[in-house]
Parts: sequence; C-alpha cells; structure tokens
Amino acid sequence: MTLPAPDPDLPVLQVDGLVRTFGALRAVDGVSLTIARGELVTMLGPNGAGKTSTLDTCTGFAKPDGGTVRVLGLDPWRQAAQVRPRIGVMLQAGGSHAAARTGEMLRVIARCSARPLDPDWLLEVLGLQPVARTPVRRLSGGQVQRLSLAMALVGRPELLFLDEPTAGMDPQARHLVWDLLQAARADGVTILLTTHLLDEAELLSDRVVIVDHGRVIAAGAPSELTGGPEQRRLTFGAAPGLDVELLRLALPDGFLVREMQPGRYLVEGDIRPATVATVTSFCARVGIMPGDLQVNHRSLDEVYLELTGREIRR
Ligand SMILES: Nc1ncnc2c1ncn2[C@@H]1O[C@H](COP(=O)(O)OP(=O)(O)OP(=O)(O)O)[C@@H](O)[C@H]1O
Repeated sequence: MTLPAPDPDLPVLQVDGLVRTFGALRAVDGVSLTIARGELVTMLGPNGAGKTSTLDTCTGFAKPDGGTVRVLGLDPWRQAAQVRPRIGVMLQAGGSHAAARTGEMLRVIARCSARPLDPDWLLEVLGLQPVARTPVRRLSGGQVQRLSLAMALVGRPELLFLDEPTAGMDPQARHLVWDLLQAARADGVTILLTTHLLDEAELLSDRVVIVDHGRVIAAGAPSELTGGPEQRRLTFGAAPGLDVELLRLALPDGFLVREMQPGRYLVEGDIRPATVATVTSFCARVGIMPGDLQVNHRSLDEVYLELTGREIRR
C-alpha cells in the first residue's frame, strides 16, 4: 500500500482546547497549540504546569478529557497504530529495559521501523559506542538520556516529542544534542520539546509556548517575547548613591529606576530614543557623566520569571 504524501500545509500538530484532569485537578486546562511542518517549538513552564500531561495526550499515551488533538491529521488516541510509526518520543521516564544492552536496545527499536537510521551510526554520533555492550542499568544518567534520544530518532520520525531531552546532561552532551536537534530540524523533522533551560529554548526554538497552571500564558518567537519596546532596559554607570527618585521624576509615568548594584543603574519601562535623551540630559543637569550606557533587551529568562513569578512550585 502506498501512503499518501504528507500535505505540507496541514499542521503537523494541532491541539485545541485540550483538557486533562486528575480527580479535581485540571492539570491541562484548555491548551491550544499549532505546529507547522519543520518547526521546533519549546514548551516552557514551572514544575507541575502541565507540560508532560500535554505531551502524554499528543503522543497517544493518554486520552484527553476535553478538546482535540490531531497529530499528522490523525487522532493519536484512537489511531495510535497509524500515528506511532511516524513519531519519535523521548519521555522523562526513559523507556529502556534495565537488563538490555545499550546497542541491543536500540537495534530492537530500529527493527520495528520501516526505514530506520543505522543504529551504529547513532550510537557513534551520540558517543554511546563505548557502552554499546553495557546493560542499560549500568549507564550514567546522561548516557540513559542519550540512549532515549537515540531511540526516539532511530525510526526517522516526522514529528519528535522530547520531554526535557538534556536534563542531567553535562555541557558537552548538551551541545551535541543541540547539534543533533538542529540537524534533524534542517532535515524537515518537526519537534516539540520541553525544557527548564531558558538558554536552550532561546537558542533552539522557532517559537516558545509558556504554560502555567495548565494554560498557555504566552507564545511567540523568542525575539517576539523579548523584543518589544517595553522589554528593553537601559543601564548606565555613575557614582554610587545617585538619587534615583529624581531621575524617575524626570521620566514620564510608568518608568522604574533602581540602583542594581553600587554605581550601576537600571531604567525599566517603554524605552525609546526620547528616554535615552531624558536620561543623558538629567545626567548633564546634575553634572555626572553616564558611563557604559546600554540599551538592550531583557533575556527570555527575565520575561519568563516575570510571567510565572519567582516562588517555588510545590
Ligand atoms: N497520574 C497522575 N495522577 C495525579 N496527578 C498527576 C498525574 N500526573 C500528573 N499529575 C499532576 O498534574 C499536574 C501537571 O503535571 P505535569 O507532569 O504535566 O507537569 P509538568 O509541567 O510536566 O511538570 P515538570 O516540569 O515538573 O515535569 C501536577 O500537579 C501533577 O502533580
């Protein structure tokens, strides 16, 4: 049987109003999300925000309690047999047999695929060749993670779901995984991943989706989330102890000024060319030379903390 060619205009993943409940808890509370072919989208959110619960329904491991999920145009719960061969999944739980040897585990998965990648090539690329004959239970945490990624990739999936793919990896392994994901994306693979590493999200993602309490609270390209005028910040150096209230009064309403550290000042608000002029003319008026004056954007990390708050989730 010849399968129809995938429609490039059809979203690879379409989630509409997804709900997932555990007793009284709405772990996923109306999440909507669309991913086009070839996009790399990252889901961010504090512990317990509902990311894994969302992935579980997208991969067909859990039934939605409300809303719809379509993967490659199919229902991943009812049409799991058609969806599974076309997706790759890397879960936090791993999914390997503890007693199996690393290489053997990967070859078993490869044999289930119609046109797998060469398992030995993947072991080599992911630095697992030296432990190919080692039982999974004796691998380090980072090696188990790399094996899980190899297992997700070996079947040449059209869509990859990766739940915290670089958690517990050392910086070398993390860079290797980033290279591999960028290469997969360049080959047209669509990727949805979760991470708690904001630099990882900023580096890899075409778009990020921030979820909290089971809802999408922000979405867009990293540059969109960090790039608006209200996300700019102005900093400059001067002698410690400058009267920041006087500078704030010189600016229009809505600006905040504080001394971040002795002798380094931060102006937050809708930073525009006129703001820079006001700050420099204020400095001229009080007879100080602003040093190292910079206007830059806030990082994704700062935007994320502002949206989700700083308190630890239980
Ligand atoms: N099987 C389950 N039974 C009961 N509650 C669950 C179950 N699975 C998840 N939850 C709860 O649902 C909420 C969302 O959990 P989920 O694992 O989706 O969050 P997450 O965003 O992936 O978190 P993390 O970043 O810690 O992995 C949490 O409050 C969690 O305790």
